[in-house]
Amino acid sequence: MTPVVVLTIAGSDSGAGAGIQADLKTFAALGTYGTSVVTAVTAQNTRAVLDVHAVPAAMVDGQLDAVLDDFEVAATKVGMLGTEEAAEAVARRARAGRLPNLVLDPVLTASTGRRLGLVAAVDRLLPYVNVLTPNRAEAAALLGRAALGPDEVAGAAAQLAAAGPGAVVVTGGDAEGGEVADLLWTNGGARTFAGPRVETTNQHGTGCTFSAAVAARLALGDEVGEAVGFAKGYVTRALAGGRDWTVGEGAGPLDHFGWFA
Ligand SMILES: Nc1ncnc2c1ncn2[C@@H]1O[C@H](COP(=O)(O)OP(=O)(O)O)[C@@H](O)[C@H]1O
Ligand SMILES: Cc1ncc(COP(=O)(O)O)c(N)n1
Repeated sequence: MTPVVVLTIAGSDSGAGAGIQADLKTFAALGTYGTSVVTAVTAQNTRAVLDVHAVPAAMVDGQLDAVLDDFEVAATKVGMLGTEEAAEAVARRARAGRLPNLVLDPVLTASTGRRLGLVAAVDRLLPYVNVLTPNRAEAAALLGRAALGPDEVAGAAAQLAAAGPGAVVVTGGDAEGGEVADLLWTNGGARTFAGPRVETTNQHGTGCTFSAAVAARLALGDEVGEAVGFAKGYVTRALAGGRDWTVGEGAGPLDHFGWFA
């Protein structure tokens, strides 16, 4: 059977824990065919982002043409957008209806600290997004706020949804406690997807993996709530599988293929 085609538009992580590499692993693990448009190249490992090179907008444009002219893309995940011009190249295709099931993970800062993306670039795409997947810090930044308290998350999600996305998932990886809960806001209201916290330092690329899994499941025909529930379970399993790995000396990658879970 021919697999459905999914697209990631994101940055390359040379350490392969996050970005394009995490997305392609997730797409493959979930039985979809992944294509990719690279918006930036990062020199990165499990310890740090050492350097960032934004791919020129004309080349982002060229990659989008190459993929969209040849493949029937069923869903797209957008991660790191290094420049506003790259965001505009993506927005142009979205406006033309070429990017159905658009999932946007607003990557702003790497968990190891370096700034990777811009609020202004994310803002350009918001009107075309079907599912927005910020963590709490990203949701706050998109709203121009310093931070969000636990009881401000639903209101923030609703406010972000008003800027365009039909659905907003505020992920809770940075919250305290034995459970990690993600809040999904749609016009049907709020739903919480909670799971056990996996105690590990190997959590590089959880947000990328989550949003890529949502896109893959939408491509396979899931409704948004089903896709989010699946993605949540997939990330928990992938974290559990890689819990004790020593791949690199810092925050290591997830077990995307379930080899060790
Ligand atoms: N330690 C953990 N245990 C279980 N699930 C986690 C853990 N950390 C993050 N997750 C899950 O990973 C996904 C991505 O969340 P998060 O880490 O907040 O994203 P980001 O990488 O953008 O900060 C969410 O589904 C969240 O619930
Ligand atoms: C190219 C790229 N894209 C996204 C992330 C965010 O991932 P994380 O939050 O795990 O640092 C990253 N570090 N690098």
